Amino acid sequence: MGRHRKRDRPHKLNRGHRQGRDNRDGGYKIKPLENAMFDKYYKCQGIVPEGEWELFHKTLKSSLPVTFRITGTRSQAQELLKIIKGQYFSNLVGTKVDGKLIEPKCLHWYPDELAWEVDLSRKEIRHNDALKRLHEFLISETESGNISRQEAVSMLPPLLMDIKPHHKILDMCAAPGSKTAQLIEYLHADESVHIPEGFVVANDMDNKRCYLMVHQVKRINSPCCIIVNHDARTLPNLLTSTQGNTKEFVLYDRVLCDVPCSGDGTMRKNPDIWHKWNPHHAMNLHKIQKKILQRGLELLAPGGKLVYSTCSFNPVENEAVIISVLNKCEDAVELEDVSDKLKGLKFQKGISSWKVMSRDGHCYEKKEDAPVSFQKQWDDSVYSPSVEEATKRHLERCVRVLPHMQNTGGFFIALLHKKEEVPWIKARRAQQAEKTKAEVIDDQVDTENQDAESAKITVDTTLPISSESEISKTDIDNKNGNDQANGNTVGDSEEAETGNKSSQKRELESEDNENSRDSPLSKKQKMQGYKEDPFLFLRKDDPLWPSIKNFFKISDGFSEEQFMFRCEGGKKRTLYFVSKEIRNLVIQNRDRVKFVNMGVKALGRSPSPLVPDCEFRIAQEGLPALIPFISGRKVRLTREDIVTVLSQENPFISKLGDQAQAESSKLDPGSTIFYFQPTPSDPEPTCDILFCGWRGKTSVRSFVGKNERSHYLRLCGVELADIQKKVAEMKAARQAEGSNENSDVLDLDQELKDNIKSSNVDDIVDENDVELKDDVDENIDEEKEMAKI
Ligand SMILES: C[S@@+](CC[C@H](N)C(=O)[O-])C[C@H]1O[C@@H](n2cnc3c(N)ncnc32)[C@H](O)[C@@H]1O
Repeated sequence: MGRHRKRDRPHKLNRGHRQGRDNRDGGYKIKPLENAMFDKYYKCQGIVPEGEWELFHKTLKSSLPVTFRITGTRSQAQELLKIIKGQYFSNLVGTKVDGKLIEPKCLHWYPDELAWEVDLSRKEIRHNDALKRLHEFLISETESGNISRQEAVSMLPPLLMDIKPHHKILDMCAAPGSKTAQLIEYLHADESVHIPEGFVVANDMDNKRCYLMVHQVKRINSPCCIIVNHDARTLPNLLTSTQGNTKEFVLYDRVLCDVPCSGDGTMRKNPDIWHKWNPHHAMNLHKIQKKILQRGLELLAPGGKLVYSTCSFNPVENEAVIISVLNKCEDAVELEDVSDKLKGLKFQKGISSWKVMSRDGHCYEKKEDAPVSFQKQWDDSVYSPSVEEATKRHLERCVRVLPHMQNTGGFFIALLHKKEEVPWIKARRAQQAEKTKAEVIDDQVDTENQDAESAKITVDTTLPISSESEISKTDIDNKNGNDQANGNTVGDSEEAETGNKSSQKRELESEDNENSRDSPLSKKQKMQGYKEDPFLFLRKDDPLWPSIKNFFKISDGFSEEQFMFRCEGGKKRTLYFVSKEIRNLVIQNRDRVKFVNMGVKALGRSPSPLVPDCEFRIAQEGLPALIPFISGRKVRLTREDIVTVLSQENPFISKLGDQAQAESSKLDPGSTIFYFQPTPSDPEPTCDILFCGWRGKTSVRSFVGKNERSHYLRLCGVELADIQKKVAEMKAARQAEGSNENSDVLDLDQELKDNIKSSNVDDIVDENDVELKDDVDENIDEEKEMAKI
């Protein structure tokens, strides 16, 4: 049978359609957005205020507006905001599509005017040039990591967490990672702290979704984040070693439990939920949600804060979970009032009384009212608490955002403060202390003649151990032994377990004679599902390092041991950079934790005959982290130089300003760092710009991706799309005239400079110059390159 032609295919719904799909009969049928059970359930809960049901219901059936946050460093974010307002939003003032006013709105509850909403649909984008331009801008800036397109309500949890650069943060159910990205951004928000000592551990149980998160997190280029793959209910305690080489379990300052839920608050973007929703889902989710929250509280440090959130309206998934776990915590944990942290946000306070509903639509207020079969099936904690309990635990401090309040999705948030250790951990700790006391007495007898060194390693028995993921003292002692063997391998393999090494690893050893001892892993320690090549850390005496260190003049204070690499064909092709704390975590936990990803690409091997001394070039992703340690290979550019370098492929060094020419001429060919800092005589943009590139014999070039290049040019007041359009026009005109291309390039270049001086955006360069190769093999015969120009 031939393939369906496009017009024969069933009608495909796009996001803008407000109807569900049903293909049970072979073709798609449009199903109305209705669910009588949903209506019945929520009408009787008292969640939607009197007289607002119709509006609530109507809003749930409409599509969501586009919302986004401006990210990046504070100064760059402010500069981008200026551009968005000045060049994109101002063009939209008074724009109407199909009679609807398209007006960007600032989300007032988000700080510094950095979050916005635009009511855009595909149709509207297609029919309006200003909207199309805005849409393209949003895509480009999202790709380069300077804008995060994120649902408005999804921005709330990290906002409540008051993140500081030293915080250890755990995101328990993190994929696809929009909140993780926000948490990492906040960790790096203080520009005066170069590499935060805090970190983010982002976990998700779904391995495939972990990889979605890798993409999200990569855009932020943080060396302070690891992605792990576990069931949050039994998330392992992570070990860390202190300066005295004592092993401790990590307790987090901040925990985010954005738990799996029925998602009925997301019906606006997931219309299928209209047809799938039934009250029974919440009953099963309730059990999982309680366990995740409980584990989150175990892993939270006393004094720390935890946000519990769902995109569901359902009290069974929200207040019922909170009060049940709070009751279990006795007075160790309390709900915090967040109203002063969300000024400008409209929301409903948490409720203290609700009904539960069976699949057939019967409602029950108390356990005793429900049939015995349900009593057995449902946790007792799904029912409303007593008035006294609800008052004592301040359930009204929970926050529920309804879609019609400010044109968003639905959401629930609770901020919990852990005042002291939770009672069941206290009890376990007391038990363990007793046990350890007895063991110590036994050990003293057994180990009198042992090396005093081993006595240095202690176990802090004051720390919580989950019943499900309990680690014994013996495990930790074995771990200490493994570390001393110092395989420094992340991940695992059958070979590592049996002591046989893969051929790749053997090659690796023969190449640099290092990382030769993989950690011996027991069957128990083997991490199922870990398919990646292991990451390895560079060693202190790695023969690669002196050439890199000397070439870039990297300070002695920098530790090469913070670089990771993978066994790519037995060669170290790419070095990834991680913070000291992440390295520590990876090394201490490599046998017990499924690590999915960590580190930013910092150096790539790319040998060139022009650069005999160093085979590596610096990568854009890792540059912000490494720059304070580097004193060589830097060229300071003016704004005008930036435009020249980013809009032309290989401009001659002679095209740069005097200072850049002088600094470039002092350098031999090779990987180079270009930077801009505003000065009184060159004040715009008002933020620093930093990118990597290449200094050739007589020319320079940038090595940044297309979207990032657009971003930096934009900060300099130049739109790449405008340049490209102009170039296309010029080229067409030149072809029509049959003129000499080479001589034109020089004239065009002068024109470009003149245009920049007069702040005219209509800059012109040759199209060949505009095309950048992102990942050029630097075996460039430069003379050939120059001949092209
Ligand atoms: C609401 S989504 C999280 C959204 C995410 N926080 C964000 O902002 O992009 C819930 C996530 O929990 C994950 N999940 C479900 N059960 C889990 C469990 N037991 N442990 C850890 N993650 C789980 C799902 O794979 C899903 O990615």
